Amino acid sequence: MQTARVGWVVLCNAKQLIRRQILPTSMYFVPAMNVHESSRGVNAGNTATTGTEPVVIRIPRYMQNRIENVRHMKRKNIDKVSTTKAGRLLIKSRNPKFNQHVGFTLGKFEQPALCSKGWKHNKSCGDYFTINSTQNAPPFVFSDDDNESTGVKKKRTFRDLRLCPELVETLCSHNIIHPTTVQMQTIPKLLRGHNVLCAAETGSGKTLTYLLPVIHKLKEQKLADSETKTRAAILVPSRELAEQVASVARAMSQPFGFSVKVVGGGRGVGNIKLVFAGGSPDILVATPGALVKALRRHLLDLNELSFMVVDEADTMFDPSFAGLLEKILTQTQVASHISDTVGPTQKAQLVVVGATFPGGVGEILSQVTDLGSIVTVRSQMLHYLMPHIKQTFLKVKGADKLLELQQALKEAERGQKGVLVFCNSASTVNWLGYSLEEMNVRHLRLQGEMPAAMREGIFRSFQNGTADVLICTDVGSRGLDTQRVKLVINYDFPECHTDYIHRAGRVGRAGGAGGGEVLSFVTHPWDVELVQKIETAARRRSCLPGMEKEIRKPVPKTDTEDSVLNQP
Ligand SMILES: Nc1ncnc2c1ncn2[C@@H]1O[C@H](COP(=O)(O)OP(=O)(O)OP(=O)(O)O)[C@@H](O)[C@H]1O
Repeated sequence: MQTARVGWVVLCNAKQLIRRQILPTSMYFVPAMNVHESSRGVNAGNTATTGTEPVVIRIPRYMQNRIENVRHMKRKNIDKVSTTKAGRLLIKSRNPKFNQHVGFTLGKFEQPALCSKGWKHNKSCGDYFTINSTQNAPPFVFSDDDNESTGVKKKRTFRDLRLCPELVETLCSHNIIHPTTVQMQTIPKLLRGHNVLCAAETGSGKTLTYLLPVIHKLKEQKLADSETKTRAAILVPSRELAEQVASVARAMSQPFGFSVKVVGGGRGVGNIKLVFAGGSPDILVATPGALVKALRRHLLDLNELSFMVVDEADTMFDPSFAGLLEKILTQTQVASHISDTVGPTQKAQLVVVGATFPGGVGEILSQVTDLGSIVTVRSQMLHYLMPHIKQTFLKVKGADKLLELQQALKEAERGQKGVLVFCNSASTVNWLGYSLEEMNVRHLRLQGEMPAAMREGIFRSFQNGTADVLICTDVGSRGLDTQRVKLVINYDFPECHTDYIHRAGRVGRAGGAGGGEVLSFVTHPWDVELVQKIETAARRRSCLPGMEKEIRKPVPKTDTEDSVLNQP
């Protein structure tokens, strides 16, 4: 410790002397020695100033090299070199001067030097950088360290959450023993009867977070009242996700024999009627369009619900779905207090779940319940880049993307990984599909413009391993559980942060075998702007900018005629 401090003093002195041009370089470059020798050198130097002998300051070799590096790089400011420390790299770039060490912390007001700074220029094509994974396990898995920090001795289990024993056993049979952090925080609140807005990282187990309390409470209600009616409605944005949530609900509610049904759009009203023909299911998983059709035909009464769940909130509150969602929620009797969720005049508990939140959530929710009644659960790493996922950004010409993709797929094939390739439009998915066909790459395609009958079962086939490559639009980025995917390729760079977070979240999910990789092709100037924001967030270790973490209260209507008229 002592010697290190002395070494630092020596370096500072040397820097000052160099700056003031008092010390010629030949005098401070002394042959190799260790730090102890250097401290002796300082003393020698101090005593020497009294005589006529030249001042000699001895400096260890690693410090000499560092100063020499600085001179070579022709940096104006010697203090900027701190990122060149040895050790593991957080950011590795083609040009080593942009590498950033894991232990390096950027000052609050310091601007990071970005590798992607010049990427709007054509000459930057071929440049790349990687944000390395810095941990093996996802941050949302409840670790022993977390237990220590909260003073709890042993790792928690689902039994500790006071879920009924049948549910705990079913979870155990699926090898799900310990709750994730979001499950730990949210399940008790839902069991108590709160309306909850839950915002947590992609892949952190949000589906079980709401399904377990729903099933637990339905079991209790069915014991008290055996009438057959739909008690829980779960809204999701796509048919694939509806099927996925329904299959988890069926598996979890198997000991209680609950019926779980799906209504999805695109199959005609006849199909929706058929779902309700055999009686109301206990749990209904629906897409908003199909549910509105069912409501118009009085196939379902939302007033009877005990639970209304809105999953993938950022898509559901997006303008494309918001109108439908508003219609559904205004027909639901949502509880405004815990006491409303029990008794003969029971109202529905509202659960809103998502990995990202759009601004409009508050506006819609304020129409159906008191915003103050909603408890918000927000995970610590929300909107951060996931530290267990390796993320590479490659600046590439549009014309070269196909070749780069082919190369990446070849490498993935060797590792027998599932690969998701994201495009921004249905036409690119089709075009890319034909191109890969010509290259004899076995793949599946999924995009929103496909007829429902054609779309049916594609994701299931991918999950079953029919092909290792799935080319898709953002239909595939929301909520789909892709345990077998180890590589996500952004063939087209996503148009916003939210899409980037959801796409990257298809790898490194809870219950999976560790991390995964994301490879993004960066082509357009607008892609570069988003990459620069991502790179800055990675270098600062901060969350991505401009994403909602709270429900924004609706802006009160001010200066209305009423308020003017009501003035004394
Ligand atoms: N406590 C747990 N322990 C182990 N695995 C779990 C646990 N909870 C959930 N999982 C598994 O984690 C995976 C991801 O869960 P889920 O799809 O619910 O994540 P999510 O948070 O809804 O993701 P997204 O944001 O993409 O919708 C699933 O395969 C699920 O079975």
